[in-house]
Amino acid sequence: MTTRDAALRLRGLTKAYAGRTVLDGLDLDVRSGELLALLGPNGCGKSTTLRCVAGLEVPDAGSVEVAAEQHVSGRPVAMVFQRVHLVPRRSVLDNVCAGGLGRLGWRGLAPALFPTALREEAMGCLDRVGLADRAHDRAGRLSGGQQQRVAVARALCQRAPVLLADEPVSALDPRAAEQVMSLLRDLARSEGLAVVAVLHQPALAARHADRTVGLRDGRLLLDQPAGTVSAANLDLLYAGATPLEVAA
Ligand SMILES: Nc1ncnc2c1ncn2[C@@H]1O[C@H](COP(=O)(O)OP(=O)(O)OP(=O)(O)O)[C@@H](O)[C@H]1O
Repeated sequence: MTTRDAALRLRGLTKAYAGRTVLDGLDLDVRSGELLALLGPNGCGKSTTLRCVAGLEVPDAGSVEVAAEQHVSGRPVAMVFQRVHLVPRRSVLDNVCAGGLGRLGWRGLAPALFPTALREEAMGCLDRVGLADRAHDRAGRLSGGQQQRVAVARALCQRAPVLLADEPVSALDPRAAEQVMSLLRDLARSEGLAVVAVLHQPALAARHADRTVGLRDGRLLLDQPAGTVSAANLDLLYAGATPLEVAA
């Protein structure tokens, strides 16, 4: 990939907390249509990376570039989390509509006033995640896996070209986890999204991602096509005996 293809481009991303370096000059390109799995041991800087990309943290140095800066406010990046943060008493459709409000610049609009066009778009997003038939149920009535798919639909409604998923399947049972990962891969391809998913399950990364990137101590130690990462390399990533060769 040339850097010109990248939908998301990180250069020299550096972040420290209280003098302790968490990200140490991270360079990373993610292209449209690609699902990248970000792996690494606890505390290696995965969430900090996503938070810097989303603008939730300010890096000490380095840059984050996102192609297609078409958003009204903020960086054109959508994010889903392990905890889905839906409003359980509101309908599934209202929760998805909420994803469009920032883009439209209508923060604070009462759900009853969601414009028809936004409702129609939200229905389309729900259809993409296979939950159009649950649009009028309360969000809190859905299973954990279904709620995560609603959170993905809400992210789609933001129309961001980059989707960040921080441990999106850690709270899900194995079948729901497979469904959500399969959904993320399909959306990357069909919608041309650049998707970065933080995972603690290398096997899920191997099955669903296009590329696996391993972080250790805030540095890139592994960058390979998913499915080609050997057990020995994973052992080294998590045990950290020797720096791995960056293969991509
Ligand atoms: N706001 C903060 N203030 C101080 N330290 C922080 C802050 N956010 C993260 N850290 C520290 O930075 C390091 C990296 O945290 P981060 O959450 O990025 O790791 P991670 O790779 O996502 O870990 P995990 O797999 O456990 O979720 C950790 O040592 C963490 O305690």
